[in-house]
Amino acid sequence: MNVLVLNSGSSSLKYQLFNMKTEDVLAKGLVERIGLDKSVITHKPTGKAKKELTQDLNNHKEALKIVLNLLVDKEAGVISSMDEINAVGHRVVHGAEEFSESALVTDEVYKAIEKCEVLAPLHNPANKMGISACSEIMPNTPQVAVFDTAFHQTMDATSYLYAIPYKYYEKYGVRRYGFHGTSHKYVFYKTAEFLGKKPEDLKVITCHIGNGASITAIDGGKVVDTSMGFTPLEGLVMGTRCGDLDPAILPFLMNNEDLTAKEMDKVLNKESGLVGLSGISSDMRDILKAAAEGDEKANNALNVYTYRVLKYIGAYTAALNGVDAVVFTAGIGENSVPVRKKIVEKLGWLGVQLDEEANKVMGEEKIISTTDSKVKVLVMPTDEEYMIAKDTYEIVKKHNI
Ligand SMILES: Nc1ncnc2c1ncn2[C@@H]1O[C@H](COP(=O)(O)OP(=O)(O)O)[C@@H](O)[C@H]1O
Ligand SMILES: CC(=O)OP(=O)(O)O
Ligand SMILES: [Mg+2]
Repeated sequence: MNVLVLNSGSSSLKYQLFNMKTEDVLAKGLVERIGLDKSVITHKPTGKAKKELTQDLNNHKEALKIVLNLLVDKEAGVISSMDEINAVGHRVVHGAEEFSESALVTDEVYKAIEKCEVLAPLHNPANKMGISACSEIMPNTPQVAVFDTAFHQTMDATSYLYAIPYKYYEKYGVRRYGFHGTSHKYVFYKTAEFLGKKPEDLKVITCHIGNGASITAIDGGKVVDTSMGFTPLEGLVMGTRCGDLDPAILPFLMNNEDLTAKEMDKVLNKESGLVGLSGISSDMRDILKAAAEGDEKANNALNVYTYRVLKYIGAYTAALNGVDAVVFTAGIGENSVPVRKKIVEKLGWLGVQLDEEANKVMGEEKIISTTDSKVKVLVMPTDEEYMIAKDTYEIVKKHNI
């Protein structure tokens, strides 16, 4: 059975086509800058040459049409017709309290995803558009929604309640939900497998640091706490997002700068984080380069970024009452040697020592702490698309479709 996985971001569409019998990847790719001029499409069919295209794409539906055409293309294609796609799995960022596991997309499920749109305005509309585009293009192909929030539904009220009037939780569902759950879950179980330990005996802190970033404390497969909150804005410093701040800053700035709620939201989501602090870029590679060249603002951005991760590791070690492993994943976590070094060097109090040689790894699973470290530190590449494909396959089989 072939499963197409779609990971629709606010301006991008990542995809992979899996043969789930063999778990082989037939093709994968990425469409960037959707809605801006000159979208870039990078298509990588397994065993064939990579194909790059530049084209104006207004929305995810247009992006998806290009992707589907590439999959059946005479040269760059890997299947001969759309009938060879047996199911589609979608990353859906916000599932609120409605979904603690993945779900077959029905009219009801679609409506529930629509209801969550207000809680994740940067992500859910794109996810929804991906689903409706597939319904139009492949009306008879089953679709499954896999939620970023699902794994975090194992969290207790102690961690998910905010100390604001309880009526807002009851009325609007204002609480911590947490995101990147598919990645945190995958990395936790992979770490247990890699260390040869039973998952139920493991306490792990997973650091998913990419363009969006979150950190999760997991005890035996149950989420104890996670840094993202009601929306994917809370917690760590990100490429363009501020993460934690004093909530009183919002009314202060709105009054003094004459900003509407929407404008304020844009500042915090799109103009803050690394790009806001440095004035240079949201990309960690640019920040590292500028900091190495002596740019003070870039250096500050780097310090604020790594310090925030360190603080959360400290807090989550307490929340877990001890930790067995700290794991780095996603774009920066998997690839940035200097960022990991800056964080792990400050974990001596945890009985951790960095193995500088091992830390040179990029994009591979590896222990980067010395053998005598009390707590293990690892790099573990994430694979959200594989997790989505697996859930999709199992749900479609369960429903006998
Ligand atoms: N070698 C590297 N060194 C530092 N940062 C890197 C490196 N490679 C990728 N990144 C960072 O990873 C980020 C993308 O991570 P990714 O997990 O793909 O993010 P997202 O899924 O949120 O778009 C980029 O913004 C870039 O800053
Ligand atoms: C939830 C979230 O922030 O996702 P991403 O990192 O893909 O932006
Ligand atoms: Mg991501």
